[in-house]
Amino acid sequence: MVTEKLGMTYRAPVRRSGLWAALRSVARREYRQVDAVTDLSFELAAGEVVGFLGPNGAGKSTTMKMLSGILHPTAGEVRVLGFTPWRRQSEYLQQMALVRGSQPMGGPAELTVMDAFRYRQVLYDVPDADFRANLAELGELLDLEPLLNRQVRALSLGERMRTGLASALLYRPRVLFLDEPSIGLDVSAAATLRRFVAGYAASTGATVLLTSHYMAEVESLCRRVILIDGGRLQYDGPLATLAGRLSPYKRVRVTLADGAGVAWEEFGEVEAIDDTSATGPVTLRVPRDDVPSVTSRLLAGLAVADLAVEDPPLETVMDRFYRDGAR
Ligand SMILES: Nc1ncnc2c1ncn2[C@@H]1O[C@H](COP(=O)(O)OP(=O)(O)OP(=O)(O)O)[C@@H](O)[C@H]1O
Repeated sequence: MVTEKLGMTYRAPVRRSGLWAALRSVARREYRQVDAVTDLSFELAAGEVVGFLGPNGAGKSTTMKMLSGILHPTAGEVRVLGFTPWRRQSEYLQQMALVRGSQPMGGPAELTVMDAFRYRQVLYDVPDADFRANLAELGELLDLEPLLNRQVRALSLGERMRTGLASALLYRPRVLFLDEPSIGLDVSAAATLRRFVAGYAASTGATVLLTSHYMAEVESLCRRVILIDGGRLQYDGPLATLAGRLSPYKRVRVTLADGAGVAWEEFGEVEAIDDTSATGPVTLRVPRDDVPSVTSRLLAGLAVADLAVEDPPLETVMDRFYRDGAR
């Protein structure tokens, strides 16, 4: 999967409030341009499971739609499995799936789950033997048996997500776009989904691009992440080094052999302190560039029993990044 300088500019009608303005806008339409995605280039190898991160409005869904062929890019190139997605060739559509947590199960809601699966089978031209084998496997993994004869409209959100995933995977796509798959799911349903996605990718060698606001989900599934903000690429690399790249601070955790009344503020901002023990541990927030000098002052001036330098937790770093942007 390759994108090269991919871009999407929406042309959105401007609607002003008030009756007169509304009438005037019918006669003379005004538009504004929204640059949702700009110059986005990345490559995914077959079999990779990659997290696609960014704050609200960063352009994640727009990119997913371009990759899955729902939207025609306004700039750049995109190729998935050798296909140009927006041409929507059936050979491509039969090998990829887009699963959106907000719209987990497509198709007519009056159908039973089994009929909806059958409908999908016909749509995607899945041979009967494959359909049965895939359904048996998915059914076991996602506990579908009790749901098969229920009407789609009568399913709970978690049930709709499970059946939606199954329906998207019945034809064993080689590329899977998961857009916020666990939104609204309870903790145990979200864990099932995670286990399932990891298992599916491992057993089929499928390529997975996953957007999620749940860092635990990304951490459990993805070794690599792509981060965008304002439609532009901010980071593409190992998840393990993301926190280090984004945060200008490190955490220095100190435990003393003995000591009391240390003026910790002289070393850094105190993030956590154990009030019950004079020897700590104490966690300091120290600007990245100051870490060498601060640690040598700590070691020279205090009876240090243990000292650890680490990046702040990803959750905290992402929260700050999403609030403050790429500054
Ligand atoms: N159909 C549209 N017409 C005009 N602007 C749009 C349209 N769809 C999205 N946008 C705008 O494009 C930008 C990117 O939106 P997109 O939905 O891709 O972001 P996102 O990263 O998926 O956000 P979220 O995490 O909130 O789902 C936003 O500014 C959004 O308002």
